[in-house]
Amino acid sequence: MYKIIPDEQDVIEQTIIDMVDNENCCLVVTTGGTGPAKRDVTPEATEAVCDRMMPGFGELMRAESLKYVPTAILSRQTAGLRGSSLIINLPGKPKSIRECLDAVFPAVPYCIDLMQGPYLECNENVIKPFRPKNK
Ligand SMILES: Nc1ncnc2c1ncn2[C@@H]1O[C@H](COP(=O)(O)OP(=O)(O)OP(=O)(O)O)[C@@H](O)[C@H]1O
Ligand SMILES: Nc1nc2c(c(=O)[nH]1)N[C@H]1C(S)=C(S)[C@@H](COP(=O)(O)O)O[C@H]1N2
Repeated sequence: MYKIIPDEQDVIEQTIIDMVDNENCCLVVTTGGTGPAKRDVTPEATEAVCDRMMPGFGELMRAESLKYVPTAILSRQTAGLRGSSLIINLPGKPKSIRECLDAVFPAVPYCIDLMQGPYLECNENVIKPFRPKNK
C-alpha cells in the first residue's frame, strides 16, 4: 500500500504507526522530507515512532549517494524498528530514491528474517538479497 501525505510530523508519525500496527507492513519506506529545509521532518517522525534505530542504513545511503552528488550529506535520512517492522527513509527525488534503495536493499530481507517477519523474495535481476549462511 502507499500513501501521499503532507510534510507534517504528526501526520507522518500516525501514518507509519497505522501501516505497522494496523496494516502489519513488515517494511515501510518513506520518500522525501529528509533535507535541511524547515519543513523536512521525516527523520524526526521516524525516530519518534521507532523503538530502536538502525543507523547503518543512513550511513550507507549517504556514503553511496556521495558518489553521485556532494550534497548527499544534506540528507538526514535514517531507519529504525517499530515492533517487528523496518522503517527506512529515502530522499524525495526519484533518481535519489533509486540510488539509495539499490545500496541498502540487499540487507533488507535478512533484517526482516531476523525479526521473524515474512520471507521476502526478490527479482534477482533487479536486487540480489544477501542472507549470511548459518554454518
Ligand atoms: N513520482 C514522481 N515522479 C517524478 N518526479 C517526482 C515524483 N515525486 C516527486 N518528484 C519530484 O522529486 C522532487 C522531490 O519531491 P518531493 O517534494 O516529494 O520531496 P521532498 O524531499 O519533500 O522535496 P525537497 O527536495 O524540496 O525537500 C520534486 O522535484 C518532485 O517534482
Ligand atoms: N543518492 C542521492 N542522494 C541524495 C541526493 C541525490 O541526488 N542522490 N540529493 C541530496 C540532496 S540535494 C538533498 S537536499 C537531500 C535531501 O533530499 P529530500 O529533502 O528530497 O529528502 O538528499 C540528498 N541525497
